[in-house]
Parts: sequence; C-alpha cells; structure tokens
Amino acid sequence: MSVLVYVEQAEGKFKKSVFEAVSYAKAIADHQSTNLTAISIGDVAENELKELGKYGASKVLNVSVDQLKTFVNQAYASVIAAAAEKESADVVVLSNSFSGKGLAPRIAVKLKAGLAEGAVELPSTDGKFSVKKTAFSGKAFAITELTSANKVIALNPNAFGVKENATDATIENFTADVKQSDLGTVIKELVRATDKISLPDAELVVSAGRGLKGPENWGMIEELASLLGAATACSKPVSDADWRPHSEHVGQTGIAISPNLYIAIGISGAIQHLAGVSSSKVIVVINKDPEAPFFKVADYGIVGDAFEVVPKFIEALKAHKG
Ligand SMILES: Cc1cc2nc3c(=O)[nH]c(=O)nc-3n(C[C@H](O)[C@H](O)[C@H](O)COP(=O)(O)OP(=O)(O)OC[C@H]3O[C@@H](n4cnc5c(N)ncnc54)[C@H](O)[C@@H]3O)c2cc1C
Repeated sequence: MSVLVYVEQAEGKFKKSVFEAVSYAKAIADHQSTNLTAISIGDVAENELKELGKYGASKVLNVSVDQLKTFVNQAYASVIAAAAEKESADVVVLSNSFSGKGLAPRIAVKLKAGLAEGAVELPSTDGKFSVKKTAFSGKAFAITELTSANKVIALNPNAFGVKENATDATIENFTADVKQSDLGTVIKELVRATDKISLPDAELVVSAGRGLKGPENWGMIEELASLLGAATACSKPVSDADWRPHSEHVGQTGIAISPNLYIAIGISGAIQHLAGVSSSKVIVVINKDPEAPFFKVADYGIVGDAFEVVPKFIEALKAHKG
C-alpha cells in the first residue's frame, strides 16, 4: 500500500497549493508507514520535479506526452488512476483546485474509492479513516468516514500549510495508454484573461461590495490591492451588475478562496458570501454599519466610510513603503 499525490502544474511550474498537497499526503504516508509517490502530467523540467522531494515525495512519476500537454479532465483522471493501480496506492491526494474538483470524483469512480472533497484536516488516527471537510458550499463542516479500501482526498488550499520534509525524489517516466474516448474535450489554446494575480491562488485579497456605489469607485480598491500585492475580488451583486468581471465573484455561487488575508470593503457579509471566504486565515472588514453581519466573523474590523478609510489606508501604506 502507498500514497499517491497528483501534482498539478501550470506552465511547467508547481504552485504553493501543490506543495501543500504533497506535505499533506506525506503526513498520511508517514502515518501509514509507507512511501509517497507523486504524479506530474505535462511538460515539467527535472529540477522542478525534484522540488517535490523537499516536501516528502520519494518518487515522481512523470507523464510527458503530447496529447496531455494541456489539461484534459477525463484523460488525466484515467492516467492518475492507472498510476495509483501501478503503485498499489490506496490513498490518492490532490488539491481541491478548479481541475482537482473535476478530477477527484472521476478518479474515485475509476478506483471504486470513497471520496472526501474539500478536506481541511488530516484523516483521524483512531482506527477509522474519517476526514473533516467543508459541507453545504463551505457553510459547515462534515466528518466523512471513508470505509472503502481505496480513498481519494481533495485538500482545500491553505487548509494544511506547506511543510518541508526533505527526501531525494527519484524521477521515473510513466507511460499510460491514453484512450481516444478520454480525449472528447481538448484545450487547443490557452489565452490569459489578465496578467493580474490569480484569485484562487492569491495569498492576499482585497474585495469590495455594493457599498462602493458604482464601478467608477474601484480605482482605490485596485490601488490598495496593487500596493499590497493582492488579488481583487467582489460580491455577487457587483459582478451581476457588471461593475466587475464574474471571475472576481467570490462566495457560494462564485469562487471559494482561503487566502491568508481577506479585506472586505462595503460587503455586508451575507451567508452566501461568507461561504466562499470564511476559511480565510485573517479577515478584515471595513463597513460603515456596525451591525453588518461580516463583523461577526472578522478578526479586525473598522466601522467607517470606505471612501474615508481606504484612502487613509493607501496613504499609510505608501508612507510605510517610503
Ligand atoms: C442562491 C444565492 C446565492 C448567492 N451567492 C452569492 C455569492 O456567491 N457571493 C455573494 O457575494 N453573494 C451571493 N449571494 C447574494 C447575497 O445574499 C448578498 O445579497 C450579497 O452578498 C450582498 O452583496 P453586498 O454585501 O456587496 O451588498 P449589500 O448587501 O448591499 O451590502 C453592502 C454593504 O456595504 C455597506 N456600505 C454601504 N456604503 C458603505 C460605505 N460608504 N462604506 C463602507 N461600507 C458601506 C453597507 O453597510 C452594507 O453592509 C447569493 C444569494 C443567493 C440567494
């Protein structure tokens, strides 16, 4: 028995959430006194693959074939399942990212495995294999017991943290048959929508809501985000009104994020909004209404008018940066 972790790459590089998934998988492997193997699909240089050893992967299966250069859900799931079978892995771990959300259930079906999506902690060690995970679109937690022999766990980004565990990773090429039926949808070209920091991966996020009154007032939000090196986000009504693009909408029906810092400006804190942001490590709320529900989950709160507070915040940051 062993543990397999899928390491998603973007343009040949691994993101922090991947190193976190490897750290998490390594902790499971250690608990089971077994080895951790990683599987990478796409064009990744050897030195980047070797990096995975730093977090505990002792072997890396490298799949580099033309058909799988870009992400193809069904085909990637088949390859990862084939690797799990080859490695006799009974636990498969991956990040609960956009692609992870599509892959995890497919891999689980192929391996007849129990599935825990949105895991936020290591499985329990009391003899049962129970995983704490988010439920009801992030509004609650559930403890799910996986009773099947094989298990698939999709870890929520920023839930476990990156932990170094230096091992010398050996790299092995892995060739799995890619069936034509798995290539039903193929990405032909990837076009970047923006050069801005990607919201799902951002460590810092500045978000604003209807309290900003209109799209013309987002200049100060963008300036604040740029000074902090943060991504920008917004509430649903803001993107519904086309004040901001839908790619910035966070919450139950938008993107779920868990950055280290989430600054919410002029957002009431409706439950559907909180569903996507409440697992942020530190939440700062700026709202002129002291009764705004967001203050209940805030680590720091400023009761004040955004049009007064944000410019002062920007001024202070500029002064701090010199
Ligand atoms: C099925 C369903 C799914 C939903 N999914 C989502 C979702 O994914 N994401 C999401 O965000 N919403 C979602 N919603 C909508 C959600 O219920 C709220 O309506 C929405 O989050 C409110 O957005 P808001 O806080 O920007 O606006 P408002 O509720 O209008 O709040 C504006 C806030 O700004 C404050 N304010 C006003 N002026 C200022 C000022 N000058 N300075 C400082 N503060 C000020 C006000 O006090 C208020 O708290 C969903 C709703 C439903 C029914």
